[in-house]
Amino acid sequence: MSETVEIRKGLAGVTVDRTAVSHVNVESNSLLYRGYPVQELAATTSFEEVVHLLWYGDLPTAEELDRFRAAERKHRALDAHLMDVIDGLSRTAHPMDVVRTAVSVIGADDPDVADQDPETVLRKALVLYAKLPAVVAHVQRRRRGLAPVPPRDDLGYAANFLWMTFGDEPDEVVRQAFDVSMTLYAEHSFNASTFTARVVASTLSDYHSAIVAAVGALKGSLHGGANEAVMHTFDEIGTAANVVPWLDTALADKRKIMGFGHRVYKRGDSRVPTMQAALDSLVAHEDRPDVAELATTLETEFVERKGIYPNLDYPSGPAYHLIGFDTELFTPIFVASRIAGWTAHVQEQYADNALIRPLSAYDGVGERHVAGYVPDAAAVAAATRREEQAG
Ligand SMILES: CC(=O)SCCNC(=O)CCNC(=O)[C@H](O)C(C)(C)COP(=O)(O)OP(=O)(O)OC[C@H]1O[C@@H](n2cnc3c(N)ncnc32)[C@H](O)[C@@H]1OP(=O)(O)O
Ligand SMILES: O=C([O-])CC(=O)C(=O)O
Repeated sequence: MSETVEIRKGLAGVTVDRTAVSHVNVESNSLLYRGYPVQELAATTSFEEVVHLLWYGDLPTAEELDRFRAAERKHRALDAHLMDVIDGLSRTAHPMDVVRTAVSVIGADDPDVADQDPETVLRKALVLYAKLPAVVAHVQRRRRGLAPVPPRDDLGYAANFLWMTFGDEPDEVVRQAFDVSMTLYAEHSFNASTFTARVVASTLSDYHSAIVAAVGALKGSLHGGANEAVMHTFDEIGTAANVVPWLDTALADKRKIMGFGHRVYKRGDSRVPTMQAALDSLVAHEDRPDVAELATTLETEFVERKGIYPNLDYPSGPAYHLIGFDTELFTPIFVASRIAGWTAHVQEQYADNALIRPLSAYDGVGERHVAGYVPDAAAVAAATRREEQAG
């Protein structure tokens, strides 16, 4: 039994709603956050300013930025209950599972139930935005058997994130590259995780449930998990000299090469040149030309053979590696950034909501009956009516 309706697998090419948060323009290969080109934001503003822009619709004035920064600093530390839950999880749990659990715990500990109120959403979002760096840093240190490093109020968001992770104040090159990556990851219209958050919000479920679901969607290797997968690929290949034979085998085996391709951009991801420049600065700073050589060789070979270009995860993976994060921490960093975009979309969904519930075309077996079942007259009449309606 199969119905003849047009199916758009993966909702490819389907426009499901409007958004004022960001604009991915494939024609001009550009990405605007609330109207500002992301490259300009990466060059001139901090991640904190970008978060303010996405949540309040505009870049902050100096005074607004001071207030926003002070509010974030107030919530940086993890409370004892959350630390206990994290420390109760297996040390080998995937960091994305730990982050997903942490968001859930923060949500369960939050007494406010006026979920769709814009002020409530922003209050909850601020806490998550402020605490996620400490969660990521603690998970990274715990994996290495190291004690947590408390946050520092005198450091900005990016510097404090790296301080809590490594226990050192980062060099400016490293801080800047990390801050740029956070800005580039912050928002990207109706990607799979954002859409997931909007689906959950559309049922009038709460903010934290929407974010927990979004974390789950981001984890997959076709989406945010690709930055981790890129590094696993690099580890598998080893050196630039191995790229060609590795790629021959991978393509013969019909493997997807992680960090390449995009559902929307078909001529290259608008964010890649900016992240590539950040990666180049890290390569020079860490004196790791081998990483650049491997990345460039794989990119050149793959683009030449398939005409498929790198996405943001391709330069971000090796950049986070050079900063010193374990590979499994790359997607949790993406979460810490994308909380900005998810929040803006949940706000937008609540503000003009319609339950998201698409249709499906049934192609299973036709109607059949349980052996021994004797239908009563009403059931027979209902079945007859159904058949007549189906024609
Ligand atoms: C931040 C982000 O989330 S960016 C995306 C991160 N994800 C990745 O890097 C994972 C690798 N990339 C992919 O799997 C895909 O390019 C996606 C999922 C991102 C986009 O995919 P879609 O728009 O659905 O395109 P689809 O997967 O159908 O690919 C079209 C064709 O290109 C091929 N292709 C696309 N990407 C790749 C890739 N990375 N490696 C090999 N082949 C690829 C497909 O196999 C397919 O070939 P076919 O037509 O011969 O079957
Ligand atoms: O837009 C997408 O499909 C994936 C992506 O690049 C992102 O979420 O940053």
